[in-house]
Amino acid sequence: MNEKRKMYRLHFPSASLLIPPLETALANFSSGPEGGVVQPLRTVVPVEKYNGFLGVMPAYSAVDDALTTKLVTFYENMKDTSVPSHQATVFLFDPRNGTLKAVIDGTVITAKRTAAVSAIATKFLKPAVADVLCILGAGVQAHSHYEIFTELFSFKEVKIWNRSREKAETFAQSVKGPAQVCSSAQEAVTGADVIITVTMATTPILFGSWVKSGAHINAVGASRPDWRELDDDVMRNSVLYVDSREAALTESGDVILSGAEIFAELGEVVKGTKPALSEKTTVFKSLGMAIEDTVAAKLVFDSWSSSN
Ligand SMILES: NC(=O)C1=CN([C@@H]2O[C@H](COP(=O)(O)OP(=O)(O)OC[C@H]3O[C@@H](n4cnc5c(N)ncnc54)[C@H](O)[C@@H]3O)[C@@H](O)[C@H]2O)C=CC1
Ligand SMILES: O=C([O-])C1=[NH+]CCC1
Repeated sequence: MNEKRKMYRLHFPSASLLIPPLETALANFSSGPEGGVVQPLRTVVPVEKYNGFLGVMPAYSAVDDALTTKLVTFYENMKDTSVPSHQATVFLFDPRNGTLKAVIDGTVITAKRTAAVSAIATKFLKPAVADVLCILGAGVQAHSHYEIFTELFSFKEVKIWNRSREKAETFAQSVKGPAQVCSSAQEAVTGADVIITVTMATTPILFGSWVKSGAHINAVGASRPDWRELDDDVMRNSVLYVDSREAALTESGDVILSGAEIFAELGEVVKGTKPALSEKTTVFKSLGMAIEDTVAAKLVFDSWSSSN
């Protein structure tokens, strides 16, 4: 095991540890200035020549007294598959004087905190009976979502589809639990109670006509204003929850291009100021928030410092 993996196994053994601090952070974020979260919209620099993007994601949490910025790059259609499509680093500062305290690998943090936030949305929004989980995509986020979803919920069946079947089969062989590889996205989605879309698709891969009434969808990919994972049908005929209204209306092609109306931020549901309409078909559109990286980096740093 390499040093990085060892360090994460020790100080970040399970993404579910993140659930309580992330719920607090989501609620604080959705409380406006009194929540003590300062998080400007992320800056994204396109690197057109190489189909890449650099995201800059700063945040301060007064409750945690934690100040971070994450730098994340994400690249489409990479030819070199030895390099991950998403790479990130989190810088943790001492908020009292601005001193840099730690530079933390942000790739594992991004994978685990994103999956933990989807798990929070699912806890509130999944139908009362949720036996079948469907994952569209078989990359890094598919793995982190599989891990936490099978730890926290009791699905009887997990169906997986990927654009290349080979990758879906490698995924199914590598996870510690059942995963049924499907030949088409439609086959994977049919009958699913909870659906996770974690692809690099830029046009829809999930269509409303396939979705079981009352299902819950975590839409995690398509973080550019002209990228889609979900079609207009599913966007317009579901109750739409987002992590950040401001980000969704600026960055999410699924939200902007469908014209779907946002019902609530997830933090408002956590706080109890907006209802979780779990009997309806629901979509949680996740774009990823800097404050999620802040609480995850703090958790890793505090664990590491207390053991040194
Ligand atoms: N909401 C959030 O907080 C975050 C969202 N993401 C997004 O989640 C998605 C997955 O990220 P990773 O798992 O790290 O990426 P990855 O590169 O590890 O996996 C992407 C998967 O999508 C598939 N894929 C690629 N192009 C496709 C296409 N055109 N149509 C269908 N499938 C395609 C690949 O075969 C692969 O299985 C990305 O869109 C990423 O930007 C990533 C980090 C945080
Ligand atoms: O939150 C995040 O780190 C990202 N969201 C989309 C790409 C990376």
